[in-house]
Amino acid sequence: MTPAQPIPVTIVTGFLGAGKTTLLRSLVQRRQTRRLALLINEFGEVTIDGDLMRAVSNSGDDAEHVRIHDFSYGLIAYGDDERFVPTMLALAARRAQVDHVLIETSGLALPTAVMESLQTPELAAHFILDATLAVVDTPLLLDDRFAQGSSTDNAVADMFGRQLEYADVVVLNKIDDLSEGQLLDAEQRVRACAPNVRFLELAYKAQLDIRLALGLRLHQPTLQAHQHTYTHVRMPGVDASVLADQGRLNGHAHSGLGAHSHGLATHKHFHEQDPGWLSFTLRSQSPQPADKLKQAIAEAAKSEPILRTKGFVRTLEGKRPQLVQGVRTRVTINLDAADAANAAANEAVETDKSELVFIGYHPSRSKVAALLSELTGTNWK
Ligand SMILES: Nc1nc2c(ncn2[C@@H]2O[C@H](COP(=O)(O)OP(=O)(O)OP(=O)(O)O)[C@@H](O)[C@H]2O)c(=O)[nH]1
Repeated sequence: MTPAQPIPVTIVTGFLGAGKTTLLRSLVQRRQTRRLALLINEFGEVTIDGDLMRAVSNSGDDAEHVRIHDFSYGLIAYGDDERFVPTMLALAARRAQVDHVLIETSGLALPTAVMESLQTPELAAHFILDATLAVVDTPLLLDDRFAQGSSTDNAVADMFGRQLEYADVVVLNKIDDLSEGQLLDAEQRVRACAPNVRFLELAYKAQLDIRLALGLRLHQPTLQAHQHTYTHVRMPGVDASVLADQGRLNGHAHSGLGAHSHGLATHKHFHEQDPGWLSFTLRSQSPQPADKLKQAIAEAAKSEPILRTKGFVRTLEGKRPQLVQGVRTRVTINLDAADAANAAANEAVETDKSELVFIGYHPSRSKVAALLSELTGTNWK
């Protein structure tokens, strides 16, 4: 009997709030006939990303064709997680129903633990790394928010740099309002910290052509560096115009490297070395004034080293729970169709409770709780 072809695995990495989950949701929607399995890892005790993903994939035949596995609080990467290998082996046992596995690492994880795990004989018999994609919040990159500076800046810059260091593909995301000049500037900055990147791709509103994301086969043993397909960076949209200066923004690095081989001595858990990264959850039993809460979260991110906020809240205005997304001081509170489906399915929000997860570098839980309580006039703890 011919052995089954290994299942390709794409790892999606990127700093907190870069847009990994949004990008995956868009890939799920554009997957056509591909049968996907998704492993979602988040840094917080409330699973939000997995629920959001379920909301887009639970319609029609999608539920059968898209399988989602959540790995919530405490898992920085999959390397040491006792559920990771069994989950992968269970997928391998269902080989006939899985065309591609997508793994989203948490915003504070390095992709190396997964890469190493895929190289162990147990998993290498069934899986092959297709590519590692690093998603970048481009406006923050251009605003020097991943540069060295304070201790928080340094921790962020280190994490950002290490995630890019192992990327085959860097996806410049959140570029909706950026000019071509800014994109070229962003490219130069990426190249400075990701010398091995093979492709640089543009995602408008976290939408990436699925052919630029899956099936890249960058780690096939026989593949040489110069055999890969040369892909022009296209501006997605109605006319899909091609960027003028293709020569500079094509992501084609003549590094001379063959398929990357990642040693087994690379870092697994970034914050084993840096325990300053913390997350905590705050809850309120009172309906929330949405505008004041939005302002309060932004204030908290200014006065405390909070880099990410997410959760669901009951607002005074809306009957249904609203999704809160904060990346530093940029905060949105809203409910779209997919989120509504999620909200209905989410046990945590069936009560009147509001629940927010905060992630930061040495943040003070009590100060954030006090600030939210003061600015919203409700009790948060
Ligand atoms: N304007 C704009 N916003 C985006 C884009 N992509 C993502 N966002 C927003 O950025 C926020 C974070 O997106 P996520 O997809 O949750 O980011 P993530 O990388 O999964 O975040 P973590 O799970 O914290 O690591 C959300 O509010 C998204 O709606 C984009 O291309 N443009």
